[in-house]
Amino acid sequence: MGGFQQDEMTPEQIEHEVGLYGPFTEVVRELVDATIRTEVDDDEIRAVQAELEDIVARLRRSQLDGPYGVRFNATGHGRPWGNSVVGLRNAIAPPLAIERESTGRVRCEFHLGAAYEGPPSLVHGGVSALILDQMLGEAAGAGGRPGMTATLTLHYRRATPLGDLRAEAWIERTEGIKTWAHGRIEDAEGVTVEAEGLFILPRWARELAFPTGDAAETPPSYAE
Ligand SMILES: CCCCCCCC(=O)SCCNC(=O)CCNC(=O)[C@H](O)C(C)(C)COP(=O)(O)OP(=O)(O)OC[C@H]1O[C@@H](n2cnc3c(N)ncnc32)[C@H](O)[C@@H]1OP(=O)(O)O
Repeated sequence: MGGFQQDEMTPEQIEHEVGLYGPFTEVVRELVDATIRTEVDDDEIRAVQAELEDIVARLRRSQLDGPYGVRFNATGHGRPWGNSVVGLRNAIAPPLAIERESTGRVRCEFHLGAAYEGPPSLVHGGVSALILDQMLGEAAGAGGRPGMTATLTLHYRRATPLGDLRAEAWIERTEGIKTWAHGRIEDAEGVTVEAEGLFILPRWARELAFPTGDAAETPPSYAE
């Protein structure tokens, strides 16, 4: 459970799980959206609830003790499948399919539906922060300087509509264990939210990455 965990998954096994859990989780995302928007009658709601309780009980018969964590195999291929923004197995995640460049520039196109609403028909500000936290963190990781979010500042320029959106992030500068990243969310009309954040390689990871204490080296990335 939890944490970073190496396993022996082969590329074929990973492909199998992607094919199995990807569509499975997508149906649960559909369920969340359908739950918010359904207008079926009371009896139908009660009947569906009973079926869902049975389904939850079936899934609970065999479970992890805790969260999924981040798993990786011998090739270093990371599987953050429980992640709340990109997680393949997390129905709460939109999920974002992020394109990464080794320069640290990352981008993605995504869709936010009814489950992410704050003000009517608009994206919740905390959801925008969630997405930009991940995007800036991905930029730091893609550039070879992964870290935990130490600060995150959001500038909400104008309201973000639910629907089709894009996001990008990049590294502004690095200094030893610290990476400053910037990013933004855009709709068809342009920028809605901008963010800047500081990402710091935590002490426990520094001790693994720099046994000699020399933070001028490039630490290994745990990003996918
Ligand atoms: C690819 C995956 C993408 C993932 C994206 C998602 C990112 C996340 O959501 S991470 C979760 C949210 N963030 C957290 O929970 C972080 C919680 N905080 C921590 O873990 C630690 O406080 C952490 C890692 C930020 C710093 O801890 P630690 O490394 O022990 O700090 P410490 O050794 O005291 O300080 C190191 C340096 O950082 C500075 N620093 C530490 N914390 C901060 C801070 N919050 N703000 C500014 N500077 C800070 C210190 O001043 C020090 O600077 P200097 O070396 O110049 O004197």
